[in-house]
Amino acid sequence: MKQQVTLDGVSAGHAGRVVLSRFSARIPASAVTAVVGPNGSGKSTLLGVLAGVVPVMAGTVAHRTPGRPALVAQRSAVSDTLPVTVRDTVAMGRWGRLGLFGRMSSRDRSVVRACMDRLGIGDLAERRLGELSGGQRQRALVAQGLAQEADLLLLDEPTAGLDLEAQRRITEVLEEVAAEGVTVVHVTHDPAAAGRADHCLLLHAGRPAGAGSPREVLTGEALGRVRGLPRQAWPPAAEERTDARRGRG
Ligand SMILES: Nc1ncnc2c1ncn2[C@@H]1O[C@H](COP(=O)(O)OP(=O)(O)OP(=O)(O)O)[C@@H](O)[C@H]1O
Repeated sequence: MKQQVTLDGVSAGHAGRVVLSRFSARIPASAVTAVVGPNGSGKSTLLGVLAGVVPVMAGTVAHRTPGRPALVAQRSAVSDTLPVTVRDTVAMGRWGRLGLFGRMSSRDRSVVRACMDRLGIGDLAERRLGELSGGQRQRALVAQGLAQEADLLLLDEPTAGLDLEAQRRITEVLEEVAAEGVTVVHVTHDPAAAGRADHCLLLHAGRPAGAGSPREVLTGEALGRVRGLPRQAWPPAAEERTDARRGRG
């Protein structure tokens, strides 16, 4: 399997404090990778390193393709009080391609429309972001990430706090775009979402504690070593979903 990103001996953190220490990992191309681990284990920091927004203090991060990754952060960089609509928010995903004085082309507009439709928020296009529910806003942010048409799509807990229908839609969209060739990496605390991924990366205290298929990684033994993850809840859910997915394919 091709690797989209290869991290070798990476140390990285915030304000001079090391969070990831001598961290090596592979992110498979055109696949969904779930990053799991307890609070504070460095999952968001890893996404920041992959996105290029958290500086690397040592080691190397090699990307297979050039171009800026798309990062869907936990909270919007767009203030809820700004009078921007859902369409504006998703259109911001095109800004990196337009340049400073670029105007939206008809293709840009159709990408924005398609991304809203994909997340089921086409009918909310003219609504202000601040008027939406948390789940609707989250869909808009995922749509903004998709609108960037990046080779690497990074999402920090994209389904946290959403109802089951919204979780299902986002999870399916991530699987679809991976099938279309995009490399997807998402941080999750949801056993079902982790179990559906193609690849799983388990973090513990800024180090990789497991990497491979969810079935290989989310074992009772591995989770027992990683405090903060409930040993009972994870492995059966992961195995069931993995089986279900294999059955589908
Ligand atoms: N912007 C920041 N400035 C300083 N320290 C930070 C910053 N972001 C994260 N940290 C610290 O880095 C460590 C790892 O945080 P990180 O957010 O990467 O963990 P996480 O695994 O994503 O946690 P969670 O599951 O709670 O989201 C924590 O100790 C945190 O306090």
